[in-house]
Amino acid sequence: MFIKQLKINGFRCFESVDLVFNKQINVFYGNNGSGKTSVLEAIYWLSTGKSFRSKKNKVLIKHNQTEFILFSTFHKGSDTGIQNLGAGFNKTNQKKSIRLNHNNVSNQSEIAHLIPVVSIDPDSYLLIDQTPNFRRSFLDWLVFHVKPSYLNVWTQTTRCHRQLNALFKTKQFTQIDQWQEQYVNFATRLNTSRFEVFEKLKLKVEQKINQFIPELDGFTLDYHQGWNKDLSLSELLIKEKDKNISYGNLFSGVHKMDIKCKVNSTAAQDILSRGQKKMISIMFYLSFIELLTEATGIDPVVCLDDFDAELDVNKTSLLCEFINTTNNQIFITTVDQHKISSLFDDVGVFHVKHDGNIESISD
Ligand SMILES: Nc1ncnc2c1ncn2[C@@H]1O[C@H](COP(=O)(O)OP(=O)(O)OP(=O)(O)O)[C@@H](O)[C@H]1O
Repeated sequence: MFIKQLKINGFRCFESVDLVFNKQINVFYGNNGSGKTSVLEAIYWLSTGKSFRSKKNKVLIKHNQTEFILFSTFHKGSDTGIQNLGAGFNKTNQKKSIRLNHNNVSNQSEIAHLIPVVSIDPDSYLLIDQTPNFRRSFLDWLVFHVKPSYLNVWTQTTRCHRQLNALFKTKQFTQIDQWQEQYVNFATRLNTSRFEVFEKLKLKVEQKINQFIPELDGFTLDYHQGWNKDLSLSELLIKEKDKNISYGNLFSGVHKMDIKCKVNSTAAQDILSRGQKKMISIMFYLSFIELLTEATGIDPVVCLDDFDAELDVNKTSLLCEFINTTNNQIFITTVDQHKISSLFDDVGVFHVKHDGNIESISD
């Protein structure tokens, strides 16, 4: 699928811009603070109804305006007709509106499914340095897509976990065994699903690291399930029952799962350079996208913010070569137009200016 046109009105620093995109690669360049990330943010918002850098929709509205409106036309496949999507947010009534092919839509997930967007932004580049919670969410996000039954298993596990915490806190011993039994049932399934998808991800990430960072010796990726791997979940709950009751919550379990990245047995975050961490994080996201496409047939739109910062010329050109071969429509921001756009065969280039205008250089 690809987005053909995007009109942005009253969003961040943009009063009104109208952009026609390249089917494959689109590069936005401009000075700091000119609005490059805001274009990616608008694309992401259209798909998900939220920003990747702020929880509040009202901050996205241009100063002194009451609403923003985004309008796009897109093709689902090369042989299908053009569709249109309009969406916006109004400060006065705090409401979002979505119209797909001129019909109101109330369910955002319908749009996220129709125009899937993966954002690889400065937070994503810190995957190695981020908290276990961030890496857990990253893997869960992939498992949700690859295994449709996962949502239910995840919801049930979370429900049992909350219930157990409440029972531990209030010391209602009579119900604990019954809820532990349910927790073990769902959490074991959740752990199995995560591990299966992790193994596929690991294979792809390792292949990509060999291809793009061959000089990085001794890098390993391990699945830490959240408790001692020699114990089953039932054994764990028996062993830690007193601890759980005294802490008033479940001490170990699937909520402590993490992906451990090491270089020769030392935590990768302690020894790798920023550029190396960024490269590895990009490998994770590119592998994620491949697995998503293999499992669902979906080619998401990919937003790569501040793509080349901290990457040397060699790494940047290797990644661009790879991006050239994918079927995804890619949006890239950079402060250095020349470093990037010459590396692509077929590319739309846009100059984002400080006055809120965006000039298409490819015209
Ligand atoms: N609600 C808003 N109304 C008006 N201007 C805004 C609003 N929110 C942010 N801005 C401004 O919009 C500009 C765009 O910021 P953005 O982060 O998109 O720039 P950028 O080109 O990606 O910068 P960098 O290269 O530093 O990452 C900034 O100057 C910011 O101050």
